[in-house]
Amino acid sequence: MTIEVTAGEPRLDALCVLAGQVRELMDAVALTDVGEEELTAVTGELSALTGRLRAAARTTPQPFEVAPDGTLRHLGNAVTGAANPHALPLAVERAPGGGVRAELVFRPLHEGPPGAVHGGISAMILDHLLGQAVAAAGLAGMTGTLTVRYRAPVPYGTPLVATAEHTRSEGRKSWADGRIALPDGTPLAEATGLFVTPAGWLQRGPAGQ
Ligand SMILES: CCCCCCCCCCCCCCCC(=O)SCCNC(=O)CCNC(=O)[C@H](O)C(C)(C)COP(=O)(O)OP(=O)(O)OC[C@H]1O[C@@H](n2cnc3c(N)ncnc32)[C@H](O)[C@@H]1OP(=O)(O)O
Repeated sequence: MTIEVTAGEPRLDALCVLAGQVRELMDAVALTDVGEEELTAVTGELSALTGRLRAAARTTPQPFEVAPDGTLRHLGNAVTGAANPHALPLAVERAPGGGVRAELVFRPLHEGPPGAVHGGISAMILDHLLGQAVAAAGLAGMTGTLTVRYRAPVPYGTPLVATAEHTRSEGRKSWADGRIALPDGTPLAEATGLFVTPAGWLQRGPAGQ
């Protein structure tokens, strides 16, 4: 597996590859049927590996920062961060007609009700996408409210499309709508959210820059 982050940052590349491997490990744990002895042996090996990583540790994840190429990135983000094993990671891009979009495939690891994705996981994805739609309109903010309508169970193991767009703003408050849908556009979960730009961000930006 290769995940290229930014040319010239080999340690960050290696960290993202490690995070990808841990994602595979998490999937394997969620689905494994090996016997008790093997489970215990693997647990011992993982405990040793965890100790090696903790030999030099920080107290916060990879930061929201300006990358060497001038773009903003957040490799530690729980939804999009390539260096965060918890993240899908979601690759969000500008949608041709405005707003933002991301293609995604949930995994069995994300199961809530039997055979479908946990509603909180869908809400997390929508929260992020709506927030990024607001940010794409130049109005980055923190989620104030998020309302999700679950129209149909969200499947895992199948390609889906998530989209969102900024709808309006009043002062520091901005609203966005979004949805997770089948590739043909059939909506499975729809959301609307209010994002409030903290006063401090107007002076310093969300990365404190
Ligand atoms: C520069 C560009 C770079 C691009 C950059 C890229 C960024 C990349 C995108 C990442 C996208 C991430 C998307 C995930 C985003 C999270 O997951 S954020 C985590 C979840 N949310 C939180 O933790 C928020 C916690 N709450 C807070 O920090 C604060 O309460 C808030 C929301 C910032 C508001 O605090 P505040 O600024 O002190 O608000 P305040 O002055 O009291 O109120 C301002 C207005 O907002 C209203 N309001 C405040 N809170 C609420 C609320 N919860 N509900 C309704 N109304 C509210 C007030 O009523 C008031 O309205 P008006 O009276 O003006 O009409």
